[in-house]
Amino acid sequence: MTINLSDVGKCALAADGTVLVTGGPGSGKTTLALLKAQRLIPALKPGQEVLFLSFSRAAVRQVLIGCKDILTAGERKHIAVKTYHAFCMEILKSHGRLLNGKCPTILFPGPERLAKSRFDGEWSTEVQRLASEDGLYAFSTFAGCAAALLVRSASVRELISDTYPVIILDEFQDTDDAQWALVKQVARGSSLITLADPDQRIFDYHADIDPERLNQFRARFAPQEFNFGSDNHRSPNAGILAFADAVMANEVPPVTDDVKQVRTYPNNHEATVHAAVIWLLSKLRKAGIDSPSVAVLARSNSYVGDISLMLGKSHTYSKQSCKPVDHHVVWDAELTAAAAQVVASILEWPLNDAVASAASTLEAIADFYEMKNAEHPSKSAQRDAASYRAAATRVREGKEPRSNGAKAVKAACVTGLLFRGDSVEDWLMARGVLGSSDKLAELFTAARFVRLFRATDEIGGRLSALWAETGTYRDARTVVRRTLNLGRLMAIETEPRGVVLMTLHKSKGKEFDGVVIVEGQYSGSFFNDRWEKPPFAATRRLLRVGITRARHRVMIVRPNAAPPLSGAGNSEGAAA
Ligand SMILES: Nc1ncnc2c1ncn2[C@@H]1O[C@H](COP(=O)(O)OP(=O)(O)OP(=O)(O)O)[C@@H](O)[C@H]1O
Repeated sequence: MTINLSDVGKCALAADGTVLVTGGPGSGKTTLALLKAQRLIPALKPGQEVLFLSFSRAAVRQVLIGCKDILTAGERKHIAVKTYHAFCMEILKSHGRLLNGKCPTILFPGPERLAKSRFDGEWSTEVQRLASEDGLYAFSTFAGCAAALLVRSASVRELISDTYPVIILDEFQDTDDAQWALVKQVARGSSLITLADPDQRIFDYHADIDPERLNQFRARFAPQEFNFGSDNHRSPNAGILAFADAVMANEVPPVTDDVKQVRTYPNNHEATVHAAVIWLLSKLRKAGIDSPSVAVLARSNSYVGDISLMLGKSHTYSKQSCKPVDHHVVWDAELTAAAAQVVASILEWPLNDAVASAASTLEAIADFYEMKNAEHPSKSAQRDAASYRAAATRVREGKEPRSNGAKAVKAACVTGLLFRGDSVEDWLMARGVLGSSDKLAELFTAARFVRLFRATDEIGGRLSALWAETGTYRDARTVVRRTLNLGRLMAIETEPRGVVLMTLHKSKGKEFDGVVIVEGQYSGSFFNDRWEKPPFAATRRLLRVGITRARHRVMIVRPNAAPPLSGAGNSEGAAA
């Protein structure tokens, strides 16, 4: 790969000490940081590494791809790319005992979400108590506790800085208060290479992500600063960045072949989304990219699930038939695991009477909504969790449940299911119960994504073994839980290719040949004045992040009734 550095880039590369590199999407900040790492690696002492800190595993993966392009295999041994969570977990596991004398243990996100939704009180206070009194660290406490440890132990701080004399901080604009406290500690002995784009700030709805973070960094460290401005190496010949900048500034976007906007009507929305993906793939192939990567991005997780259903069906668009498109979905693993527990509970139905069976499935459904509420707190998730929990109690008391979803579960249970020992067919039959009522559609969608764990064969094998042993699916829930935990770890290591669906938020830091951004007709709308005031600055930054993930082409599919993306007519026409 040929890297051409601008004059500013050359100065940034040559600069010693703490630096701040700013610039727009694709301006080459990450690449520059890796080039700086390459320059510094020969001076490292044995055992030392350059540390690259990022926020998500997806971002780490993208950086590792960049490492392969720029660094030799030998050089790559001297760079550690980690999430803040992984870095802090290492510090706490190795030295956490110094904080309170307790052997440190980790409260993983799944169990934490459930514990949180069941806890009657202020959870943020409780997790602090668990950390300080019990040595049990939830992910949200990692950075704060690791920072506290470094404040109190000069030896640990020196050890860290000795191991990592240079630390690269990615996406610094999204650093929260606890991570900032940690950065201030490690900076006492290590030099920092800090990368940021204030306009890619998309998590600032979190109260502890301060829009002033970059200025705080400047005030504290007086770094040498380099601004790559609107350099654009990701899509250098494309109007993508200009279009994205116009959307962000709420100005009329330039006309460019690289960004195509398509409007849909209710009767052709699904077919248009499907055709857009196929069209983009074919355009990219015609442009000489043999196996193009295409991201399909939407505003909400549930709408991502809907798009997956659309791409899984056949459609006819302009008299052309569109076959199902094979795709990956970056999905919420905890929700899928909770939905799989519901299906597994149905597999256990023949082992108990109808009352106990229906009640246990209704409880598993309540757990699913508790998990959902813990992930994205909402009144509807809380209401559903309470309603299914109450339905389980009513059924146990011999009463009829009140909601239609619970009634559908109870009715299916009373009718009964006849499993035959073919674990795949039996799984589908059990899952089919969730497809029997509109009220259970969300669960049904989440359960479909079990295959994303790449664990379906494993689950099938283990369920078959259970059947062979007992002629039943006794303990199906335990088997499924254990298998999914394993599958979840494995899935993290695999980089999706081809068509991949995810939320706009999850696309941050990633790069694809093409991007399709879809606005839903009834959900996943871009501009909604119920939770954001015109001119929708946060949504505009988010759309800019999504649009600029593309190297070559972008398609934006929106309902006909939606207001223009930007420019005159946007602010007054907020979508419902
Ligand atoms: N100086 C350069 N010469 C050629 N290609 C480059 C250069 N800098 C970056 N690139 C390429 O441009 C793309 C984007 O670069 P990079 O990821 O470093 O940008 P970024 O500023 O970190 O982007 P973002 O903020 O959007 O994540 C990558 O594919 C990278 O390989």
